[in-house]
Amino acid sequence: MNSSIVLSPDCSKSWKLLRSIGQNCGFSSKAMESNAWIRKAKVMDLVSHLQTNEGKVANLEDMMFATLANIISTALTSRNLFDIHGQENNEYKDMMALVNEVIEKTTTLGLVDFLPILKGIDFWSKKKAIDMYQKIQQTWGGIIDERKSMEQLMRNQEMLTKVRDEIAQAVEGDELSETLLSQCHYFQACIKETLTLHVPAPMLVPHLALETCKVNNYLIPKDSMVLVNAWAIAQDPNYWEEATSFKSKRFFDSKIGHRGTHFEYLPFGTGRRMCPGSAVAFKNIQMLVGSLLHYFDWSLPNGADPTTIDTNEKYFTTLKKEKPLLLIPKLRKLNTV
Ligand code: HEM
Repeated sequence: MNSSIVLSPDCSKSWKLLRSIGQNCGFSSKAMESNAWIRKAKVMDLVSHLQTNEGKVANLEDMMFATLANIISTALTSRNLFDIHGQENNEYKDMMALVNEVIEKTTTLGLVDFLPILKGIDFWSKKKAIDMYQKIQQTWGGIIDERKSMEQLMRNQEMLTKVRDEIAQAVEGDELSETLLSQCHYFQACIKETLTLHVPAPMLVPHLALETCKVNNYLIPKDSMVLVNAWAIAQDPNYWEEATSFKSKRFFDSKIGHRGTHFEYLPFGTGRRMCPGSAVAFKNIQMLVGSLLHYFDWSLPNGADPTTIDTNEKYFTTLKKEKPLLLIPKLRKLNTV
């Protein structure tokens, strides 16, 4: 446990060390800048795969997951975790199944977490998965939001057109880049609104009370597990007007960002244990969704109406769509890849 950032229960020396290594190697502005080519290359791998498979049904859930995993594994080890062009191979399918299983087993809360007295009879094979988990845990948060952003935009064609026009205006015949996308304020507001309405980790990551303390007159005993319901906060009408409607406007001219300083907006948590990868994650979402919208037109299998997309979600630590988002790509005529 002590060799994993997320699973480290307290802010121990090894946690501090891992966080500062992460900060220097992946999360600082300098590191993010020097990894920009990786984000672009991996997204373009996906674009070229979709181009080759134009007109065929694409499972965006898997493809976005694989692309994000490749961005991170290339930054860490100079190697891809998935062969994006080999999705029919057993190796690809096995890796996808393994990764999903490990995430589920290591992050879902079990009976033992609520009744520590049962610790001795924990049948829950957490430990087996932990080594693998350490390698891949950093990818899980990101997959949810890219897909949700795509879904949200597919369901609202007016918004989709606005986003595309904004991107086209910023790009103006140039190559799509992170710098140009960061000037697209409407697009960014849509991403933030997606993160609000579909908080990817609705209860954040379980925290541990290191000391007995009082919060709003509630006594929190030392060693209690503390769960923060970020999902409920994001839907609270005391903080958000028309809280459950998709209103990207609320983020125009708003100072609310992903640094954890606005407690009504906590997709990346807050405080010492907040997500150190929030800025990287935001860039990943921007590049991935921006490219998919810029280079392709999308339709649903059998010509179905986009407003009929099944939006149900299921929860196991992260919020996932109940059914995968299946879309058919068609290369847009005005653009070259
Ligand atoms: C949309 C994408 C992402 C979301 C929504 C997200 C969200 C979160 C949340 C809610 C936490 C727990 C914060 C808390 O409990 O207060 C967390 C922790 C963490 N995240 Fe992310 N994350 C994302 C992407 C990433 C990426 C891309 C990386 C790394 C490249 C990353 C690395 C981490 C790490 C290492 C921690 C543990 C920090 C600690 O315990 O000290 N995350 N993330």
